[in-house]
Amino acid sequence: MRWEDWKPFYLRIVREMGYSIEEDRKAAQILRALLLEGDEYILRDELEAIVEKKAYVFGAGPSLEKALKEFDFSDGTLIAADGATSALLENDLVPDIIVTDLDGRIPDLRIANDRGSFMVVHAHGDNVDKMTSYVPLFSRVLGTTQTEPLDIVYNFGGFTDGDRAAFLAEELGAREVVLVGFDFGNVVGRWSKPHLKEHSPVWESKRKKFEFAKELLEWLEKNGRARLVYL
Ligand SMILES: Nc1ncnc2c1ncn2[C@@H]1O[C@H](COP(=O)(O)OP(=O)(O)OP(=O)(O)O)[C@@H](O)[C@H]1O
Ligand SMILES: Nc1nc2c(c(=O)[nH]1)N=C(CO)CN2
Ligand SMILES: [Mg+2]
Repeated sequence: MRWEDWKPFYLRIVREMGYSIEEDRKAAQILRALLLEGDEYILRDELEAIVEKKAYVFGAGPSLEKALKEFDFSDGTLIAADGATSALLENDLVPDIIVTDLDGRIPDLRIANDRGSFMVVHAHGDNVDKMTSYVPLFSRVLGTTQTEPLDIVYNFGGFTDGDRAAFLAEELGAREVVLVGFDFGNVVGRWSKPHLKEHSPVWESKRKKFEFAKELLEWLEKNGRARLVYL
């Protein structure tokens, strides 16, 4: 997704969600500095090399558990949206890539990263403390932002971890993107937040996030080069 296409979505998102563009911009600069300090950052090419023609993107909806037990995912690249990582690990799958704003279960993100997952860490105005604590603990990290891209901090489009993962897959060459556990709706999957013990009724800010995520995925379906399939 080009910046000109993303910008109008982003301006609507900050207005509706009450975010600060300045705080989001500062967060991108902080992530850039953390990446340069740590020397574990990767560039787009390195991730592009592991994205196959088919990519599975795992969201944290309640249907994820059954899908993980029922289907075989060995013919494509596995991309987990944040909390979905925990469900994959429970089912003995290691994501090739994890797309996260660091509010999933950090110990699970670290286990997956130690087992080989590439990390795509998103900077925004509300996760600066988490970035500062956890980015130095990861290896193989690509940085993303929702404001203007910087040299080593990318913006491929998308808002929530799930739809951002689909935009990343498309941008890096996948031509079939299979969305697993993307239920949206009124129930948030239990993997979505570390404090959730059960699938839970959707709360207001999450409902708004789901609405934007759905709209962005519709945009990608119409304008992207990949076929989107909901499993
Ligand atoms: N019913 C659902 N419950 C949870 N996630 C869902 C659901 N349907 C689709 N998803 C997708 O799965 C992704 C899982 O990511 P996760 O909830 O861990 O983080 P997130 O996007 O950072 O959300 P938040 O900012 O609210 O933590 C979501 O971003 C969303 O795109
Ligand atoms: N400022 C800000 N930006 C975000 C946030 C958030 O909570 N605050 N959450 C996101 C993932 O859903 C993506 N972007
Ligand atoms: Mg998250």
